[in-house]
Amino acid sequence: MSTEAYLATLTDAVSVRMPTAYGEFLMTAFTDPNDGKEHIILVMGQPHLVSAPIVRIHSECATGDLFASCRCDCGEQLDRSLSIIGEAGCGVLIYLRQEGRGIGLKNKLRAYQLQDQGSDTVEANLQLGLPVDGRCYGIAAAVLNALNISTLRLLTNNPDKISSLETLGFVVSRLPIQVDYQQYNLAYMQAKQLKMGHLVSL
Ligand SMILES: Nc1nc2c(ncn2[C@@H]2O[C@H](COP(=O)(O)OP(=O)(O)OP(=O)(O)O)[C@@H](O)[C@H]2O)c(=O)[nH]1
Ligand SMILES: [Zn+2]
Repeated sequence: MSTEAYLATLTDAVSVRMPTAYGEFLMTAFTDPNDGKEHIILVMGQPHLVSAPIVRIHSECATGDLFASCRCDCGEQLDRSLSIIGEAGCGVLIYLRQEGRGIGLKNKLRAYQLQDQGSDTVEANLQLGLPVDGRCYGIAAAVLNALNISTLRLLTNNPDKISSLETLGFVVSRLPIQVDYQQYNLAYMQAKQLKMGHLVSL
C-alpha cells in the first residue's frame, strides 16, 4: 500500500506532493476527531518499509517556528529535523497543534510576560493555573499506526515524549536534536533541563 493510502485512513485527510528546500515530502492535513484540530504530517519516502524510520513529533510554536523567536529552540529544531529527514531521504514529521505545550498562544504569551518578571517556564504556567505540560500524544500514535510504524527513531530531547510513546505501545530509540543555544534561550533551556529532564548539553 502507498503512504498516501495509509494516511487516507485518517479523518478528513488531504494529501499533496510538497517540494521544499529540504526535499520532496507528501504533506497531509487531517482532523483530530477528538477536538477538531487540524494537524499536519510530512512524509518523505516510504517509512513503513524501513525497520526504524526517523520520526519527529513537533509541537506547534508560532513564535519560534514562524517568526524565528529566540526565546526557545523550536524553530531551530524544526529546521534541523527537516534537514535530518531530508538527508536521510526518508522519515516522518508530525506537526501537532499543541501551541505552548498545550495551553495555546495567548496563554503562552502571558507566560512570557511572567518570565520577563523573573519566573521560569515551569513556574509561569503554574502561576497561570495551567499545566506545565498539557500535551498528550494519542493523535501522534494514531498517525504512526496509520502509517504502519511501530518501531521508530524519535528526534527529541524530551524523555516524557519517549515514555508517552512507549506507554502507547511503540518501540522507541532516541536521536538527539542538538541546536545552538544562545543569550535569549539559555535560561529557558536550563529550566527545561533541570525541571523537565530534557537531555541537552548547554
Ligand atoms: N507554555 C510554554 N510553552 C512554551 C514555552 N516555550 C516553548 N513553548 C512550547 O513548547 C512546545 C515545545 O516544547 P519543547 O519543550 O520545546 O520541546 P519538546 O517538544 O517537549 O521536546 P523536543 O522533542 O526535545 O523538542 C511548543 O508547543 C512551544 O510552543 C514557554 O515558555 N511556555
Ligand atoms: Zn518555541
